[in-house]
Amino acid sequence: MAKKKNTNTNKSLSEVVGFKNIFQNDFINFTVGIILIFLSIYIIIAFISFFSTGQNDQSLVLDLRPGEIFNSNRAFQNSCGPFGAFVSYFFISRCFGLSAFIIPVFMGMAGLKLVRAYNFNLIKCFFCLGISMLWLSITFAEILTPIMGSQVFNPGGDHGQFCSQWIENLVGAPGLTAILLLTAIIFLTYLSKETITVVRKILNPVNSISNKVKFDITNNQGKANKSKPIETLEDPTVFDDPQTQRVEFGDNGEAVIKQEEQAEETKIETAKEIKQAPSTNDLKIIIPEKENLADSKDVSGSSNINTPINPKEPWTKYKYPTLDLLKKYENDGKPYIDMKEQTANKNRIVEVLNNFGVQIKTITATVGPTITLYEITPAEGVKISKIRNLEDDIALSLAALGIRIIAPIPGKGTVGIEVPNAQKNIVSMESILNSKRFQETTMDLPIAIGKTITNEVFMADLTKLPHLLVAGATGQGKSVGLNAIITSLLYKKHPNELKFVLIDPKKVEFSMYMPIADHFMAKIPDDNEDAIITDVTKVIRTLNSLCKLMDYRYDMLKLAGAKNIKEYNKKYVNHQLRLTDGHEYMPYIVVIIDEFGDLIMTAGKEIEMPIARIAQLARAVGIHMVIATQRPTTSIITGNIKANFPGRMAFRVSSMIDSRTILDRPGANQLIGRGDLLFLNGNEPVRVQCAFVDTPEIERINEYIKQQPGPIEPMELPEPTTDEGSDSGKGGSLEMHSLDPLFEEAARTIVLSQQGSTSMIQRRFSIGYNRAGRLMDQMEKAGIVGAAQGSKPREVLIQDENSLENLLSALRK
Ligand SMILES: Nc1ncnc2c1ncn2[C@@H]1O[C@H](COP(=O)(O)OP(=O)(O)OP(=O)(O)O)[C@@H](O)[C@H]1O
Repeated sequence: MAKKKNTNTNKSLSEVVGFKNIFQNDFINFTVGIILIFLSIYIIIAFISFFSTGQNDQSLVLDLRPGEIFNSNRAFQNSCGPFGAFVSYFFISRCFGLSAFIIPVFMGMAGLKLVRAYNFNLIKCFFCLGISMLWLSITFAEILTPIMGSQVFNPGGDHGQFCSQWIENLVGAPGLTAILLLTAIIFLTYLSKETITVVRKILNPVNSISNKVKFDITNNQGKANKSKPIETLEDPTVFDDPQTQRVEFGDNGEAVIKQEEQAEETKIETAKEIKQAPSTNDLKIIIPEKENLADSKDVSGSSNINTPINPKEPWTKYKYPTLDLLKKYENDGKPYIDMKEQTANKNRIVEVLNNFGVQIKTITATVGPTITLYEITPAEGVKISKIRNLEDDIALSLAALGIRIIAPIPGKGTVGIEVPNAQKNIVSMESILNSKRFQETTMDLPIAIGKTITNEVFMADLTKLPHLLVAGATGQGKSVGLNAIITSLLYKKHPNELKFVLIDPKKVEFSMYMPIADHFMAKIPDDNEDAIITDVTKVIRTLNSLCKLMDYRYDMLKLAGAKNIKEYNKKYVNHQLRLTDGHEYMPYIVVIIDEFGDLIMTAGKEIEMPIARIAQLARAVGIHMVIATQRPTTSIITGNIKANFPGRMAFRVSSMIDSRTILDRPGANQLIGRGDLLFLNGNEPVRVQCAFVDTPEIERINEYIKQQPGPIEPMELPEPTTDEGSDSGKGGSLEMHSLDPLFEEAARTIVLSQQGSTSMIQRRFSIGYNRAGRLMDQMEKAGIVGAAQGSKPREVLIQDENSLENLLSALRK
């Protein structure tokens, strides 16, 4: 009971009366709304009718006799009868003149809101329309009175007439006009910031602010309701979204942080520094679209191919490395926006440009993980080369390393100034591999490199490049870059689809990949040493072997009638190739050479020639090269090499000459190091922050792969052709201890089946083509089979098992 009493006493008076809930009732809302709409139409008709009937009705309105209100003899001429005549007379004649039309308009709006046809902000409308009505009433009284002198009412009504006369008496006609204009401008500015631009344009039609600025400001206004205030800018602002940010500086110094292509905008309250910014140049900071994360552990995105031959056989249970093997960083991909820094940089840029007579229209800042790109639209008539020449002056004023000017930005009518951020972010490998772009890529050999200034994942297809040259002074991130390339391939490729040839003269860079040698590496035969090549002579042999493999693959492509490895493999998996012809699935081969400079210094032409040959021809047969050097001099990156390596990845180099050698232009000398790179594949280099992958992460990935089912030895490359003679070794002596351990069994198989087919040996013993080919050569030497006859099986020279056993025992002696 007591409780009940309590709730009763808590009710407000309006609630008790039922007032509060009255407008929550749909029926009442609708009814009142409809009434207001009809009433407003009725009043508008009455007002219009008043213009022609007001004079006649006036005497009746002013001197109404009893009974006349009922209008039985139709004395009132207003279309809306005596009520219309009275309302019109009151509002038009006695109050606001022509501007009284605003009253039924507002009633109509209120009605539309109540019936929920439109959602007006009635309070705002009330004030705006009210002020407009008062202002118009005075203005009409002042301006229209001489024109509409014949009317019975003053165009501004009694209110307008009284106010205009009162003000005019005080300040005179010019004063009244000035007051009216001033109040109009202030009011319109309150309504729309565009007014400022329009006023500026009127005051200075030649050098006014561009339409672009106007558009941006209007947009902000339009979306202002949705904006969410952030309290302070005293400290650097860190945004939770892992993406770059875009902030616009309005003319009033107001900064709006935007996320591109997202409805929501975040509005930052005015900061002192921003207020002091030159009002003629607005700075917008851009938040590009959020990189879509795929959020799945498995990156390969591939399931078993639904074709008659599964290229992943027999390792169909092989599992691709998962993302949890990679490290996540606390501020991974979240750009810091320090508004003080941004505004200060913007002001300095604008100041330097202004000092040198360069006028700009707009300035936009795109904040990336390590670099901010200030995009400038120069005013008409400004020479782009003038801005380009100010590079040093801008760098000086910003007192920062790594400033780069892109004038103009290709495809845009703007000039870009790249300025390093005070606080730099690490771009983790995890954030790249976890992106949809990477996971859903259809590239054949996707190499994830890092993130661009606009925070987009930057990837390239190694098969399209088709070879990559990496350069950078020591400690600038080359090795990390190579590891990022290898890691991204390991996350996408099955051991049957990809083999690496890793060449590491420093001996320490690639040693951590030893655990995956069986799964993912290729090496020359009869070599018990590591699959990772560290010795110069072995490098030469391996490169020659690759040349031989390339020739062999071309033969197989020709035989298969395929133009490239992709077509060939497609035919293979679709059973369009005869296995007896020696066809087998071709994995891509990626040759990665670290410290290429060292190799050229020691072996010169011996290295350069096979590299140039592979670079020229190997694309179609799936052999791709990535070579890295600390010293990008012309003696190392010769014209021959350069011409065949269109893909370039330049980390910071020490001089402009080095930059020209690697990129054919300056730029790499202005990078800031720690993975900051320029990637060139075509016309203009793209600035990218390289993904960071650390040694422990790579070790975890390698251990994971090692545990997976896969090949038990590295893929064998063909025995390289040496000066001493060909690998077939025809005519040489044949000793049992130098024969392949499978020799005897293979010989029996051949004799029993009477088929001298290499591919049969391959299939029967699950060995690679090279080993099977070597076995056949040995059998040829032993006189078991005849000479090779192109793609046809060899002739079997031993007819029965007994003869074979005799021959084998003779060999054993
Ligand atoms: N993408 C990156 N993000 C953050 N830091 C990086 C990045 N790349 C490199 N670094 C930092 O720079 C250091 C040197 O990198 P790295 O070993 O790759 O240089 P390098 O160019 O290979 O040098 P060297 O030629 O002497 O081997 C790394 O230990 C790391 O601290």
